[in-house]
Amino acid sequence: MTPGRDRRPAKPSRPPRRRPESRRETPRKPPATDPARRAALDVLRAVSERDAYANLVLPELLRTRRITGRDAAFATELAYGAARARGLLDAVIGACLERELSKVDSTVLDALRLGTYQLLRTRVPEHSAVSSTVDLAREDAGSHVAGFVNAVLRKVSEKDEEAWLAELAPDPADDPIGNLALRTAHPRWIARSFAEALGDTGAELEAALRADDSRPEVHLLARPGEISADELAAVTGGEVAPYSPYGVHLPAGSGDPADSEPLRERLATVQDEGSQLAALAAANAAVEGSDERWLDLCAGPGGKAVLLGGLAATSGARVDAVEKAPHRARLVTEATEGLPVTVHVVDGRDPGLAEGYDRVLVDAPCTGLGALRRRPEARWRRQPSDVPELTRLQGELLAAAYRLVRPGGVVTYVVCSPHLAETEGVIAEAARRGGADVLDARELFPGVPHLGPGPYVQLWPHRHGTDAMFCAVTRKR
Ligand SMILES: C[S@@+](CC[C@H](N)C(=O)[O-])C[C@H]1O[C@@H](n2cnc3c(N)ncnc32)[C@H](O)[C@@H]1O
Repeated sequence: MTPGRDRRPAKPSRPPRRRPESRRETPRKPPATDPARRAALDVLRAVSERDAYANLVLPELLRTRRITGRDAAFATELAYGAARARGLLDAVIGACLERELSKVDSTVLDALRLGTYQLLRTRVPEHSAVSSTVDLAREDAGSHVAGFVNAVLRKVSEKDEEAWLAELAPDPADDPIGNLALRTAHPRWIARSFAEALGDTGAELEAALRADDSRPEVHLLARPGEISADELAAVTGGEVAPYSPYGVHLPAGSGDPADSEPLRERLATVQDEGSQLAALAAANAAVEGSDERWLDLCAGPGGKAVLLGGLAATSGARVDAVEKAPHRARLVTEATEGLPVTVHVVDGRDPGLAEGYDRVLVDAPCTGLGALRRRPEARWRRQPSDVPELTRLQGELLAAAYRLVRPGGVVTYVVCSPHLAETEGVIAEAARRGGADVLDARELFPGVPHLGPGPYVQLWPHRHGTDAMFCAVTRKR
């Protein structure tokens, strides 16, 4: 028996199908009323219908509809919150249906998610959450869905989030990962991958999963040779970062950093402190002999290339920046203008560059599980089946790096993911094949606490306030 069914009256039995004539072919004109909920639902629709990124769609939509202030904050809370919590919302909605969730029209389902999110995770009064959602669903899918949406949300509202979790989550004694996965609204495979990387299925795993729902602070990079972190902090009202000598943390609610003068004047860029630390490790690892030819093998959009280029400029080195995607390569060119960086739009697995590099950074394409804070819907879009393809590509890029580096030179491998298959699994094998020794990367993260037993470094949002970057440093024999 599905948990909880016994205590509720009959379920809404017939998830309605959308009538073809109700489909809108022209862009929807936003109604005058309740712009925040309308915007939030439109973001959820864009994510479901065209694989859009919520954090790109919402700001554009707020701007074009001139939604500001409290309405903008409410729309953001609803759109990002419902996108993040989708798995939990679907479990609760599913428990209120007699049919499979997959049989519910996707427009109606997104409206139900929005309504359920308000009921479980906001202080919106029940009647307002239900009636506003019914109105939106009617507007998008036709008036025939109103009764169904109303009935499902009434059932959802019979319990609060804790009560639903008590009913739906697996017993933590039998399945601690499954329990935490549902509680923190993460797919189980992601929760498991965090547990494996942390070696914990209890309090620390919970802290790591919960950190994915926190809004990340904005970190700035003071471009080397342009401005110091102290000066940048003074100008922006931020704080000097705890670990990166080039980092500044902006206070919450500082507005769009792109509007600030240091960014407009190209003295600084936005860059997570973890990315800064990884790039600094790549630049500072000790090489034997000359130190003039540097290679950034996966450079787009150019965040680390800016830091490497700035450091290379002060030490007389030059950087070759490789990027396969032309539009991302253009971003690298723009970002590194004036620095000793040459951009090559080629495949890093066979870039056609002369061998003999002193340093190579492989900041490889990855699942991005280390940056889930930044992309609300990402955890539900990524699939475990993405991992083998990515690990193959990561291995091939590393094989190229070991062909291109000279004996005594260093290869630094970075991914924004804690998934062991993409981190230790890839680098251990690639370094062995490439004839390289693994160095203790922790020495290249001075002052950073909680780095574990080494030799690799895994940063975490809940420990370090950074993205969950992984960094391995190796030297070719
Ligand atoms: C994690 S991102 C790099 C981020 C970058 N280092 C930065 O700090 O801004 C990985 C990049 O590798 C690029 N890429 C993917 N496959 C590649 C390949 N075969 N050769 C070169 N670049 C590739 C992607 O387009 C993407 O821009």
